[in-house]
Amino acid sequence: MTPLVLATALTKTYGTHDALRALDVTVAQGSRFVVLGHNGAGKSTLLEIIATLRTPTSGSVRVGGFDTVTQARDARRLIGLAPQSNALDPLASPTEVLDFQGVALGLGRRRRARRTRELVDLFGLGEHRSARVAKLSGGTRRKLDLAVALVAEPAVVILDEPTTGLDPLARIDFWTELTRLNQAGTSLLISTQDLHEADVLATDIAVLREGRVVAQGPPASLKQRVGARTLTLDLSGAAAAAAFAAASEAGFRADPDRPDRVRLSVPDDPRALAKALTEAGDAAAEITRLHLAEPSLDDVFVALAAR
Ligand SMILES: Nc1ncnc2c1ncn2[C@@H]1O[C@H](COP(=O)(O)OP(=O)(O)OP(=O)(O)O)[C@@H](O)[C@H]1O
Repeated sequence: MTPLVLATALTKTYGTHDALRALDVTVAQGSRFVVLGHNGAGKSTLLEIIATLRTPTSGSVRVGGFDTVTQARDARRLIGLAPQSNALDPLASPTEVLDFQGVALGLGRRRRARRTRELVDLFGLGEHRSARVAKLSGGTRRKLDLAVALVAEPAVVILDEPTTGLDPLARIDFWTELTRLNQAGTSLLISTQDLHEADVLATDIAVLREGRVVAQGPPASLKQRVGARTLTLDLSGAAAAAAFAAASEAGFRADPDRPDRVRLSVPDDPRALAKALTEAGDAAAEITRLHLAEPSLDDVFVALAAR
């Protein structure tokens, strides 16, 4: 199957600053692809080039097989772009905003009316349909931004840090909407600085640093690359923890911040885990809590930063 997005040796230079450095990215059809990186990593530049809003300095991007420079109109037809919230007319209502977008896209009156109805239903905007944009909550506005991006029924929606500024409940609600939309067939390309957001949302992640992709894959496989899980034991007191650590063959070490706690980084190997648990079993009477944590995307970030 043609990849939805194929970026090859993509470079973007602003003056003397290399924002993207020979970057390769493949986004599969149907995915929720998250570009993760800190401020200035190049996320917006990458998304804007894919969206045909900027031209690469060298290298190329294809969307649905169309080159974003030489076949920009064809590529653009596959893409839905969410506007910045403050770009919407504050005095218009959601139905007017969606209808205006249909006009801007050259859709006929009947199709505009149908699409507006469908999108109001899809995002539960019914009770706000006649309210002014200025009066909507942040979360409802983001849903309206997303609805605007969907008016022309694009194959992929591109969202640059869409949940910045939302409160935690509105973010969770927005993630649910995005996942639902994706399950109904729309691919998503999203940028974020937030590891948790990437973990919750993504089917695939590209970690960007200084204009390069430093890791790419499904969240589970990125975590697997880090390998180690952490086994933590709380013991009945500091003396018990010190004795346990001193006698440990598996390699448990005392936690410098908690004298009654020992920790072990367990490699992704069943024998190593069995050995650690056997030691814990021998001291079971002294253990008040046992906790095994899978690696998190935070661990992936730390591991990548150390390279
Ligand atoms: N128009 C421009 N002119 C000059 N430099 C730019 C321009 N746009 C971006 N840059 C620089 O390119 C680098 C990448 O910027 P970009 O906005 O793509 O990063 P980002 O990962 O989206 O960051 P943020 O999370 O802060 O939005 C940054 O160092 C930025 O200062």
